[in-house]
Amino acid sequence: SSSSSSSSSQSSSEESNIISRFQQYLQIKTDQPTPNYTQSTIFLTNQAKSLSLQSQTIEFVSGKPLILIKWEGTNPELSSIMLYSHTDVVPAEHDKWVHHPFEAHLDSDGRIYARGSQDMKCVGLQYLEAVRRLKGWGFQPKRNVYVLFAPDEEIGGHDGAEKFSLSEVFRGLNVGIVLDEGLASPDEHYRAFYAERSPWWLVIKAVGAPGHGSKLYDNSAMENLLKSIEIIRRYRASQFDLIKAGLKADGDVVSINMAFLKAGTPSPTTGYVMNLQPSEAEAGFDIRVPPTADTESLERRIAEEWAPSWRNMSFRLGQFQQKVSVYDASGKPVITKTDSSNPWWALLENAVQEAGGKLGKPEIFPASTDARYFRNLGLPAIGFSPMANTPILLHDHNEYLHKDEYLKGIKIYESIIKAYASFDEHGSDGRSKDEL
Ligand SMILES: CSCC[C@H](NC=O)C(=O)O
Ligand SMILES: [Zn+2]
Ligand SMILES: [Zn+2]
Repeated sequence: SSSSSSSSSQSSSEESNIISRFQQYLQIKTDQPTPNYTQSTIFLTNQAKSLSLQSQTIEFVSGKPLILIKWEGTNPELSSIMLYSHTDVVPAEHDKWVHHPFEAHLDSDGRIYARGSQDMKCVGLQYLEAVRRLKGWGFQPKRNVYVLFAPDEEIGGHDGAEKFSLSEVFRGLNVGIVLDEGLASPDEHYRAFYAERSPWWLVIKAVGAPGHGSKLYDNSAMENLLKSIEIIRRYRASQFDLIKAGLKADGDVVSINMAFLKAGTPSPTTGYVMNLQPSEAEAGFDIRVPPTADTESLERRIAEEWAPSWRNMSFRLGQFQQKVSVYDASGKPVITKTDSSNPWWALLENAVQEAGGKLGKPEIFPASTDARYFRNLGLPAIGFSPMANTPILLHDHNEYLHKDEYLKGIKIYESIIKAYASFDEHGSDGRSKDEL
């Protein structure tokens, strides 16, 4: 591995305690659709106790707990820091993994295999480990620091981050900046995200005259649907080519991938009737739209090229059937500034650098995170998961994180939390806003 060994300031027994706490968290089966939140809540509450920090369990929907841990600042009138992570993970197909996804096996190379090792139990515990070390050194935050663990991100976050972001409790925290998840980076640069794409779910449906399986004729439902699929695939290729040519990043193009195909006349004996051309055919697509995209022209493209009524097609389009999107009330994309108007961005960049990390150019997150609920309130939110030199394996088989990357990430968070919690725009930390 290209990871360096951890510094001598950390004893090897301390290191193995840190890794074993990470493994314990990974071993809790919080996979959707039936996450064991009882166990994760007990675990996290105990972590808070071991840090001598107050924790609070909040349920907007019974059985869907958020755990809010508070590290009190010396100047609590300043806005607070919110260190966010979600406790649930996506399901895993156990038999397709080299190690069981909830065993958190540490292999001889130092890789920790587990569902959630990248997305995003790593980040949640790295926050706590960073707090543990800062506390151990006697560091005192000026700002209140909140570490929040929320349920159900993987299914939309409606009963977790969304309700929390709209709650009185949240308002009372006077949050100034939210950190949420990012992505692993195969090279040495960490990645940071200032916005995210909007999920659109598109279902297109074709109808056409049914007929004998042997007959060649125009306008069957299958033919109509396939024409659309060909056109959609050409568009997909044109977007993908921009990435392949290095002209655009993942989050800057419109992605479109087929999620399902549905057609045919079922038969109890052969599965489907083979000599009948069906009268209906449907396909579903996951589309992700960058905040800067011209959404009207995309909608026109769908209506005129992908599902034109003259080809006997219709479509249904839902922005992931959710109220909160990546647009504000006036339709403008909600993004976090990366210029000098947002001191938190520069603070993060400097802090990563000071801890010996390299940060790539700010990016648009290609999928969705709960950060959108906080951005929607006008708050800055940065997507960041300190995993460099690591293949992107979230939602994949054999998701893993190397233990040295995990340990390095803790140091990165120590640096960030220290900088964030000390930041006082009125300059009492010695820095003026201009310097940032
Ligand atoms: C929009 S709710 C679903 C959120 C999910 N987030 C991570 O994978 C995603 O599909 O992007
Ligand atoms: Zn995630
Ligand atoms: Zn995920």
